[in-house]
Amino acid sequence: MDTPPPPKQQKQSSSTELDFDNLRAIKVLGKGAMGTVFLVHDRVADPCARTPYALKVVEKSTLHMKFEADRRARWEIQVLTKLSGRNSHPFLPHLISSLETQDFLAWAVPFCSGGDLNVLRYRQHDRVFSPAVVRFYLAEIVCALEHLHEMGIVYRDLKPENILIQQSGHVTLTDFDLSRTLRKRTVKTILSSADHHHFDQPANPQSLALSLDTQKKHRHRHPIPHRFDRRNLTRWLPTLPSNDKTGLKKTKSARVSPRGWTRIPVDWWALGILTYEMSYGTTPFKGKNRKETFRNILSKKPEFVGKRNELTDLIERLLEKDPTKRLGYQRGACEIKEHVFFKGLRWDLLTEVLRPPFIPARDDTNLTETTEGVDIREYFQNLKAPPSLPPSRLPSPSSECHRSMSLKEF
Ligand SMILES: Nc1ncnc2c1ncn2[C@@H]1O[C@H](COP(=O)(O)OP(=O)(O)OP(=O)(O)O)[C@@H](O)[C@H]1O
Repeated sequence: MDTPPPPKQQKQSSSTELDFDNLRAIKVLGKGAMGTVFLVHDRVADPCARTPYALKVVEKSTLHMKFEADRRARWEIQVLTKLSGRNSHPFLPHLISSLETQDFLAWAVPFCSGGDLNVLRYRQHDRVFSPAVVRFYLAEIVCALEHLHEMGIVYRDLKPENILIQQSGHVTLTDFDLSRTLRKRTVKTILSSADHHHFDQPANPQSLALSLDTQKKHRHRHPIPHRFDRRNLTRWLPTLPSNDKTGLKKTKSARVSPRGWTRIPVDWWALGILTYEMSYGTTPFKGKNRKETFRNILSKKPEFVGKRNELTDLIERLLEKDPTKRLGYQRGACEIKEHVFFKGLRWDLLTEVLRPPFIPARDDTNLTETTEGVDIREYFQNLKAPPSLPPSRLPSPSSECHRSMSLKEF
């Protein structure tokens, strides 16, 4: 199994030490199933909040599925640690610091002031991005996924809500609690552009649909159908043990991939769904209910409005049902980078693009001490007492983003 044992240390050794008592939360940035993310600064080290950061806080005592959430939180810290230092990447977060108190697990990552790609898409005319904008974001996401895969991590949670926009306008992927590691030999195999047959299997197979080798491995434990077809899928789903459902709970059914939930091609499938959503404003396989959605995932081809072009071809090749035929299966990200949709793109200059499609407006006024802050401990106490909850301060999708189309640089 690839999920590591939880780190034992109370504090991550890092140049930025977090001290819960010194932290001032400026506002709540978002709330997920696992924790709440605050925009914070250190009153002592950074009294003027010049370099605030995002602090994800998980309360230890009130977790449902306590063990599972705790394990996922520690795993996320571990992934972020892995993505720090010399393994950092411009389109991925790194761990600034983490801490554990009796009541909380918390970790700090760089603040992304531009909100997420979903919020940004909703601000667009017709709720879709132009192909040029899709191309820019996809290129950065492909680079981020490529780096994760090279680090031996399969992301498994690619969706617009998990793609944040940095102040510079470049992207950052967030939320690594569903990710998994691959065996070393698999990583080597990827790097040497050979096939992807030997992926690590998780102890709790979170696959919606397990590939044949996984099925063999677990057949004695779960009544997994030998042949994977539509009937088998629907019959098998309710038999998942409760602790195997974490991935499914978090992943909307319309995003689930046909096979190999723990393997790299699942990220390329998710990239196909994301590309479709960014380009058409809707999700390709959504049915009237879960069953129909799963049926669509397994058998329906994505439909396109308008003429076929390089973009629709890319989507079709990423949404190939058979992972072994899917773009990216043979040679990883290189295959996607070589697709005609990206023709002429200067991959080496992506980070140099000074004016990405949308650059968040600076909103410094919110960061001063005069702004009423959020007391983190009080915030969690209020959550336990629903009748006296203060008015919601849930994240304002980021401040105005002004459009400055200049993708000529790459
Ligand atoms: N670095 C960041 N900068 C700005 N906002 C952030 C940052 N990280 C997270 N957020 C905000 O907080 C929200 C929740 O974060 P995240 O998805 O990491 O939490 P989660 O508990 O793992 O959520 P999920 O339910 O998806 O598992 C995000 O959707 C985003 O709006």
